[in-house]
Amino acid sequence: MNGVINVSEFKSKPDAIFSEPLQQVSDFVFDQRVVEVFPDMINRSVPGYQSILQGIGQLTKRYAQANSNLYDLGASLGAATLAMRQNLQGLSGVQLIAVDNSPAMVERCRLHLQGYRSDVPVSVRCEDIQQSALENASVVTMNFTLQFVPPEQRHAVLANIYDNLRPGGVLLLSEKFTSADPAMNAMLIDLHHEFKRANGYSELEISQKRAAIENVMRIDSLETHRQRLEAIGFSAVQVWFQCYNFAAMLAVKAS
Ligand SMILES: Nc1ncnc2c1ncn2[C@@H]1O[C@H](C[S@+](CC[C@H]([NH3+])C(=O)[O-])CC(=O)[O-])[C@@H](O)[C@H]1O
Ligand SMILES: O=C(O)C(=O)Cc1ccccc1
Repeated sequence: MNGVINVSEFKSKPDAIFSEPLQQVSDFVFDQRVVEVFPDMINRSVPGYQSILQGIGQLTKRYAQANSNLYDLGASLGAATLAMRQNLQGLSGVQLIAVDNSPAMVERCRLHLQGYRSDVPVSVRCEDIQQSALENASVVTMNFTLQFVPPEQRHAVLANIYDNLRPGGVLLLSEKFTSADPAMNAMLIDLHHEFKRANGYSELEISQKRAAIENVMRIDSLETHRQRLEAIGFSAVQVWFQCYNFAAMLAVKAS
């Protein structure tokens, strides 16, 4: 397999954003301060992040079609874009489009992408994925992005993806999720917090981060994801990775 870009290769300051007590914790935003620490933050916060990037690369290789577009929606610094791009060598007429609505992320994403050589053209668009015009797509990746879209808008975002996928195309969707069983849900959250503590986050950092994301990151259950994807028309929905309350799914459009 191709060497996968390890996002920890990206330059990053250590994440200390929530390390000091805050009078009031404001809603989490993807601003310049977050950009500077983002690779460290996501590696220490999302269990299996590197494995998921590797899987996105593998699945891109399987589902990418010649003469099609591939999208990375909510690309942040372009880690998944790079994982996809590395697996497109030799496929003719493909184009990658990375989308993010944070100007600070987009600026740093462009810098990162310039740092790696490839024949596959990539463009980075600063826009809201709720407004993105997609066309002729074979692979669409949303690696921990849909969870930041207001719940009532999620169906429309996914239907727009489905409508612009070619037959046989795929959506790669990774999300933090809730479990329907309250005791199991609490346990998965607890295991995730243990993971964060093991990665050096303090109780204060964990609780302040939790407060910061609670209004902006409203998470669905895996059942909700599956039902919505099937209602939209996807013919197969499969979880291919799970660690605690984090999962990666693929949803295929029938060929
Ligand atoms: N409506 C929106 N439109 C466009 N972008 C958005 C929107 N809402 C949020 N974002 C963007 O989605 C990204 C989510 S991070 C993705 C990680 C990346 N995929 C990775 O593989 O490293 C996940 C996380 O931080 O947990 C941020 O860059 C937001 O600016
Ligand atoms: O940090 C957390 O608890 C998360 O759920 C993941 C995350 C990672 C980066 C930004 C926002 C949320």
